[in-house]
Amino acid sequence: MDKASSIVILTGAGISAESGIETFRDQGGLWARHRIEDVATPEGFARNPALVHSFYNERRRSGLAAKPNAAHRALARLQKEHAGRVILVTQNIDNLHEQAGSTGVIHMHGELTKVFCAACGARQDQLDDTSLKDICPACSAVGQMRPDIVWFGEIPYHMEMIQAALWEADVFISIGTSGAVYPAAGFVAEARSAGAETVELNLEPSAGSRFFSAARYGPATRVVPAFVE
Ligand SMILES: CC(C)NC(=O)[C@H](Cc1c[nH]c2ccccc12)NC(=O)[C@H](CCCC/N=C(/NCCC(=O)O)S[C@H]1O[C@H](COP(=O)(O)OP(=O)(O)OC[C@H]2O[C@@H](n3cnc4c(N)ncnc43)[C@H](O)[C@@H]2O)[C@@H](O)[C@H]1O)NC(=O)OCc1ccccc1
Repeated sequence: MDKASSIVILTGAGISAESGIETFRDQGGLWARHRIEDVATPEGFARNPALVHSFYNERRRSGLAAKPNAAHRALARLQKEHAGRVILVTQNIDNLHEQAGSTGVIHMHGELTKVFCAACGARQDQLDDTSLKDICPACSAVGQMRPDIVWFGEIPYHMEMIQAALWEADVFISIGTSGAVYPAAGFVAEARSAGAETVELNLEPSAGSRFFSAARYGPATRVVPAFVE
């Protein structure tokens, strides 16, 4: 890694699991108790916004109560040691990377601590619960404030910046993700076709494990510090 001029890291729910934040597809995970169609699609929000507000209010509360773990801290150290050469892309909507000291984190699926108005697009920080009574500070629309989260069928954020980083990458490292959701699941193939070394750090092989030239399996708090040190 020392020789690498550009390292791109993609993280998923698995890196925050040992901080007490549920994953989606593991045993008893979020999608075992909630229907994606109801809580993580624009159609679900249109149909029953109160249900979506309560789903993300619950996640915001547990997200804000969580603390970063050894894997988040190891990546923050790696960023400092390789100043300007590590690009950290996350599918996670928690802010544990930032709490661990990482900077310039690219939240491609949005953030729990932000909301925006579906009527005028105005964005604002949000630390406490949201509800249908919320009024947009910019256009005064009522009930249009929604979690700043990329739902299924919506275009992820910062795709140009991410694509450019993948094409420049010498090393692409994927941590704690099942490789079940696109376009994130396609990043390894893009990085590989651009000539990057590709490494998977995960509890078990993911859906895209065949694309990786190296892998270490085990809990993130063990395999990530061991790999970056
Ligand atoms: C189900 C899937 C097939 N569907 C999709 O992929 C869809 C449709 C689609 C698009 N292209 C396709 C191509 C083929 C098929 C389908 C599609 N994609 C979309 O709709 C996307 C939008 C998808 C975003 C949806 N929002 C999320 N999250 C925010 C919400 C929220 O958080 O509530 S997705 C959500 O699930 C995804 C996968 O979750 P993971 O993070 O991987 O978590 P998971 O539970 O699945 O796995 C955990 C992993 O960790 C491991 N683990 C567990 N514990 C530990 C541990 N302790 N240590 C280490 N590892 C651990 C486990 O072993 C496991 O492997 C993440 O992205 C996550 O953010 N939008 C889009 O495509 O727009 C167009 C477009 C695209 C590109 C350019 C222009 C336009």
